Amino acid sequence: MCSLSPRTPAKPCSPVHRNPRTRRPTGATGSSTPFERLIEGIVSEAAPLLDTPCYTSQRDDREAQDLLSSERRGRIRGAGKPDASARVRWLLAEKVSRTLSASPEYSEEDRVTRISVNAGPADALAWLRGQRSHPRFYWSGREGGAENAAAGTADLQTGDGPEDVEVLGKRLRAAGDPEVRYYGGGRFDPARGAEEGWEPFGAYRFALPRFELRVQTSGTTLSCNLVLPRDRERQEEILAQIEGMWIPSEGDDEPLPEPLDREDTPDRRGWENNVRYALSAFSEGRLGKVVLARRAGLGFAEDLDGISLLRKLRDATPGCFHFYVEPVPGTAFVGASPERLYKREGRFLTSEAVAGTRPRGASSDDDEILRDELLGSEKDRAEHGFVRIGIGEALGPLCEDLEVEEDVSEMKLASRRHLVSRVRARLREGVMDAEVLGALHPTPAVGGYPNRGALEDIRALEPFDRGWWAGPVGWVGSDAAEFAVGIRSGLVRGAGSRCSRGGHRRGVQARRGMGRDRAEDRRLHRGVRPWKPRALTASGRTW
Ligand SMILES: C=C(O[C@H]1C=CC=C(C(=O)O)[C@@H]1O)C(=O)O
Repeated sequence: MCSLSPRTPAKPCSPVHRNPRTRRPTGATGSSTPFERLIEGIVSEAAPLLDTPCYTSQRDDREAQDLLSSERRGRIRGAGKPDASARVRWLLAEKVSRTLSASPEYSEEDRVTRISVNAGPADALAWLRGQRSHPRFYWSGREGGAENAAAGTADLQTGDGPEDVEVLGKRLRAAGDPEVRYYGGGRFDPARGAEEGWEPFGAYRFALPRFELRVQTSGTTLSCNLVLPRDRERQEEILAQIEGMWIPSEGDDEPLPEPLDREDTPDRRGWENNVRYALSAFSEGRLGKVVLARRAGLGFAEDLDGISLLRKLRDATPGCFHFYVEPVPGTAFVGASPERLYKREGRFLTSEAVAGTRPRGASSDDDEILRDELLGSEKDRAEHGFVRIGIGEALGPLCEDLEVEEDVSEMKLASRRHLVSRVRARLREGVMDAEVLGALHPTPAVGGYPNRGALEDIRALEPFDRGWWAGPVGWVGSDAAEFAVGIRSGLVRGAGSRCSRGGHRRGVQARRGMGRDRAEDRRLHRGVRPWKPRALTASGRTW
């Protein structure tokens, strides 16, 4: 495969394989100028030597499109008539083929190169649905910034803990392109064995996607990440993927199946036993806070499509991080989290303590009452206080100056509200994302305080694997990174005919030495406490 441009002397491309069905070039229609005759000559001369179509410069994408071998055209949706994104594909293919052809055959170190083209109007989730290579990943920030849809693997970094993210730092710095990102995350508890369903996610897993669609108000770009010279040998495969790529300008809002039934783990009795155990840990002074979780399962009559679920979740939860991680077909971790674990821009870090919850009110008066109730709640402020302390202790050693807001404010979401305190810091020279992840996660917002004791109790009390629920999920670049806490989320295993859903978490906290919230205990014991599904775990019935 090679790329030709009017300025490049024609050189026969080395045939990759004899392809009898390559269409012969259609002569340039009525080319009259010497320049066009030159181009026509190049295209017609080179094409018969080629087993696969040649990519020409953008001046000639019409001829290039005609060179598209028939069997490939069939793979482009709307076969037989190049869709509106044909030019985008050809421009990307032309750049990629030129880069691959120009890459040296050998190099001491593999180097990441990102190639991007403007993609015109595109629907990120519909594009993602059309991708056949995995993992498939989606990420959008909380402030309604760019939507990032990513598919395929240019490079994969897995590991048993956040320290394995370290390798990415070196690779990203060598790439020298701030737009290059590895997407991924990790388990809530890497030390706990993964239960079926969570195995494909691994403990920590970050992928440099082969293809990325980044949709933002300033425009949409379609990118292809290459690892050179390693990807030279994948030229045919990569270009075929580009040629078969569909870039839809709008998405469909498919209805979701209604859940048929629900199964909770632990059941109510098991939950209340766990709460009693936690309350005794508070009384003994062993713990200040522990966030206990419960998994609920939903049965559906048909597969639950994770991308359709994400689209609805995203539209219903403004002000949240939205993510989708599908390492293998049919198994996806989907969520809408309000909580930032951290964002890094250069050495500047922002994080936040989020804890304490109340619903939104049905009327503006009710809403005001609930807001005041939350802001005035001693219990919620104490619970929130442990998160502030935990984050401060975790970041202190890594930062030159660390500022944790003294006061709390309201984080108002579509269906609930939380107490939040913002954290700002400047990382010490040389502190990498791996250290920040290792220090911050899990915060007491999803684990407890002290951290180690809370984790031990969670391992002992919870009869299920949290997997990536409440783990870090996000992306790492050379100059920046951002991770959400993977709550308000679920594991969708659409492969089976039934899915289960779940994920209750009830932060149970009594202020050590400050007495317990008697009403809270009574409500718990009377079992009247509303079960607020805060996360969604959907998986095959096999659980
Ligand atoms: C762990 C969860 O919420 C966290 C985030 C906001 C408020 C929280 C709370 O009220 O305890 C938790 O810290 C969850 O909803 O599953």
